[in-house]
Amino acid sequence: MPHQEPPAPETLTNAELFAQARTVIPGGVDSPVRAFGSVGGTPRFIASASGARLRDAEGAELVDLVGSWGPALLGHAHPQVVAAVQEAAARGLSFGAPTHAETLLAQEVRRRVPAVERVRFVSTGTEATMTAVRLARGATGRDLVVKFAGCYHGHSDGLLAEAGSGVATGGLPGSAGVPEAVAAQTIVLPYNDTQALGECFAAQGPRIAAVICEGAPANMGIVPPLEDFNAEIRRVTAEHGALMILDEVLTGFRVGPAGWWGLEAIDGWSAPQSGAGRADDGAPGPAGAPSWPGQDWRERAAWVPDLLTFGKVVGGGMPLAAVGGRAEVMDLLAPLGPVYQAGTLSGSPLATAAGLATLQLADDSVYRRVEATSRAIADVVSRALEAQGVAHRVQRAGSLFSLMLGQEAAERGVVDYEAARTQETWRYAPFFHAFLEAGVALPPSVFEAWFVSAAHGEAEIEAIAAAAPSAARAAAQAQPA
Ligand SMILES: Cc1ncc(COP(=O)(O)O)c(C=O)c1O
Ligand SMILES: NCC(=O)CCC(=O)O
Repeated sequence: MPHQEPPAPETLTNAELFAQARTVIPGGVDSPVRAFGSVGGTPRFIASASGARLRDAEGAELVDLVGSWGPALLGHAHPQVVAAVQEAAARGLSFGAPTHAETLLAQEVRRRVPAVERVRFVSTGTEATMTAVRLARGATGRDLVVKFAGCYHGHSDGLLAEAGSGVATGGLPGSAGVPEAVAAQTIVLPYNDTQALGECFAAQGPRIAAVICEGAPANMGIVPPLEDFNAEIRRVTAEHGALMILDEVLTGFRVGPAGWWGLEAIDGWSAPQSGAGRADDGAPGPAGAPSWPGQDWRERAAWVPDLLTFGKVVGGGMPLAAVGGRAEVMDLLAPLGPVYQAGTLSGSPLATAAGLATLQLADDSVYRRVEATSRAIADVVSRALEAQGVAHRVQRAGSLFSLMLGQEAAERGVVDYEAARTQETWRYAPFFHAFLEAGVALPPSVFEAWFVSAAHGEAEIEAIAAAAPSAARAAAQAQPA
């Protein structure tokens, strides 16, 4: 039989590409959140992306509200970021030796988040949180780690229990393959529950190495911390000699120049307490733009975590993440200290170049624009739902937002995973697909944040506004399974 080349991917439909992928890749995807598991249907295979738009394999253009799950703060393929990566690539892809650019990126991270006295770059958010937990155990000589139900910190064994993101989307309690002995080292508490936190420390304080929390949870939908919840985590951990790990993989450098920590601990952002209302909007500083910590940050900061983790925006769309924090803890890392951590591609020159270019471009005007656009988008969607009588609430953490569906969620607001799970999740799939049909790609799960970029503008808001009525109608007509 004559040898036949397979057809070029562009000649195949999304469905054909998905079918082909499933024969060689489990579920056809390299990360389960891409599989449309809870919304059903065929994921779009992406051929290219630019600014706020994706182009799929069939040539359809989509307004993108996933933004690579967070990194694309400036929009896709920003010319200056692409040029920085191309220049770095021409000098060599990786060396397994230090480069000056890593120091420059570390300095930029510290300039923005001065609580980061030292930072180490890794390749994924999962590695960053895994390293932070190991550091906390090494620093305290204790084993237990406290996490909150509905928070997602990547897929390391100890942090998958009652995790958000794809674990929540799949309705899973955690993951198979995690040894019982490892799972036993993790305590899961309800989010925003100061009393549970206090009781946990009263019972087990001397055995707890760390509490890990998302700056503002964004993996069970957006569930902002109630006033003083983060400060309380700081207070209790300090009292008991445990570390506070603030996971800013998703929020870092996205909700403001200094991430969630800057917004809340420096600018004094606080979530409105529960109560009826269409858009549950907490606002950042009076000018509407989050500020930089400044020289006097120690006096200004309401609380300071021991360790912070970053990912997504810090790598500008390339595989790069970071763990940072107090020098005396960070210096426990090898080669200075006894806590081992390593990586062949850590601090990749290409990823470092993308991250540095992204952070250099992400100035106040970028944050102001993303904030304003995200409010406009949430508003048009919310109005459309309201017009169709779909009870809902927009929950917001800075420029990140998501919808909580149903009367209960609308009236009381969602403050923990239990409430996030019991919203009317079944309204989301038809809503999502109506938007997709109209050329707008929402996150394919009600539990994920909507990501807006600086490349989103009037044209995208109009496209979303045009699609919103039919999507809202689909949500209104949805029936529970
Ligand atoms: C808060 C948080 N932490 C950690 C992670 C894990 O990052 P990664 O997917 O790069 O491993 C994520 C992302 O998905 C996240 O949202
Ligand atoms: N908010 C959840 C994620 O960003 C997860 C991305 C992935 O696991 O592919």
